[in-house]
Amino acid sequence: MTAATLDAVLNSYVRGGSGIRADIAATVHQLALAANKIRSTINQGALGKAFAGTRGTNTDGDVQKDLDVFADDIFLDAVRHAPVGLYASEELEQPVLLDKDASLALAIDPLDGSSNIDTNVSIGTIFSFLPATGAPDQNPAAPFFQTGTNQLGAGFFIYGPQLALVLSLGSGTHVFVQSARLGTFVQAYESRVIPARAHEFAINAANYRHWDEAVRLYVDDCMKGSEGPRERDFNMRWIASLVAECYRILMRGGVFLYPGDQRRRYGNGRLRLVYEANPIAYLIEQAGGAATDTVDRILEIPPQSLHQRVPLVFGSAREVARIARYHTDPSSIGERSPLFGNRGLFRA
Ligand SMILES: O=P(O)(O)OC[C@H]1O[C@](O)(COP(=O)(O)O)[C@@H](O)[C@@H]1O
Ligand SMILES: [Mg+2]
Ligand SMILES: [Mg+2]
Repeated sequence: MTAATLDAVLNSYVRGGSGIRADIAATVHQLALAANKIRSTINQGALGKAFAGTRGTNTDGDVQKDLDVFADDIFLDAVRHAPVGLYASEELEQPVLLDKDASLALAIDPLDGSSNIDTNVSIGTIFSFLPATGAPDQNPAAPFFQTGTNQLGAGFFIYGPQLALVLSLGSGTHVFVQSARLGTFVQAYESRVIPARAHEFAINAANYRHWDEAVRLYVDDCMKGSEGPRERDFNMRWIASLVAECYRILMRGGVFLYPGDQRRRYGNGRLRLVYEANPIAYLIEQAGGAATDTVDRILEIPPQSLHQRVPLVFGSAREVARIARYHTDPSSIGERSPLFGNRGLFRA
């Protein structure tokens, strides 16, 4: 049996009366073409142009790499050929109005994991579809202030050993891989299910001293492994590439944390709500996982500004719930062995 191509799957959704909109299917098609162009540039590495050179800073104060700007140009050009009314990007201060009558808004992180460009580690592109509500010509930012629950779909491309597309249009989280033989994306996993129990956690442990007490206690307990209150060993991972961490968690479970911390400007962590946390949370929930700002569900947080940051925890549902309890009521999670002090924690 041959696996289905991306276009065949999208067409079957639209024709099959699944409620998937034709404008979204057409846009995913254009995004996939653009991702292939980005992939070609990345493949050339330092031999090509538009690679790891730096520009200035973006709206959030991050260093902007040539590839960030190049990717933004490619995706903006791609959606000019798609039925998208509004385009909001990490790299642009304000959304671009493309068509005031189109009913689709796209939020995008054109190049995620930019700090890894010159290290040959997987990077990606994250995107979110929202209804273009209101009067886009008068207030183009308004549609992007909807909560993540209103997303019509979300996904990311990962430029890794494989070029893959992780996509959800509201009924599961699907994975497509670019086939060199067929020259198109082909479905690799019809639907991912994240195991509820985690054996791996991902966090930038260099920030340990800046975290709040709850995050430190959680990580301490994981680090104690089978000799601590969790009574089992954990692996630690940190790729510093959100798409790569998310892909791993979709494949084998685990949990990711980028909490707020005490560093200047890091009170809400590093990741952006509209075009990073919301689409990732959508994909994770559609795969049976959970995503919070350490306590509250990401998808229910009303955005106050386009580029706002949010603490982000996501992955295996039981582990995400446990992390929330470390924040809200550590004593509610059971008695801790006297060996580990007086705060009580059951085995999860
Ligand atoms: O370098 P840090 O602080 O560990 O942060 C890594 C995080 O920053 C990011 O690179 C932010 O995304 P951008 O590269 O799009 O700004 C994430 O991919 C990653 O999870
Ligand atoms: Mg990013
Ligand atoms: Mg980026």
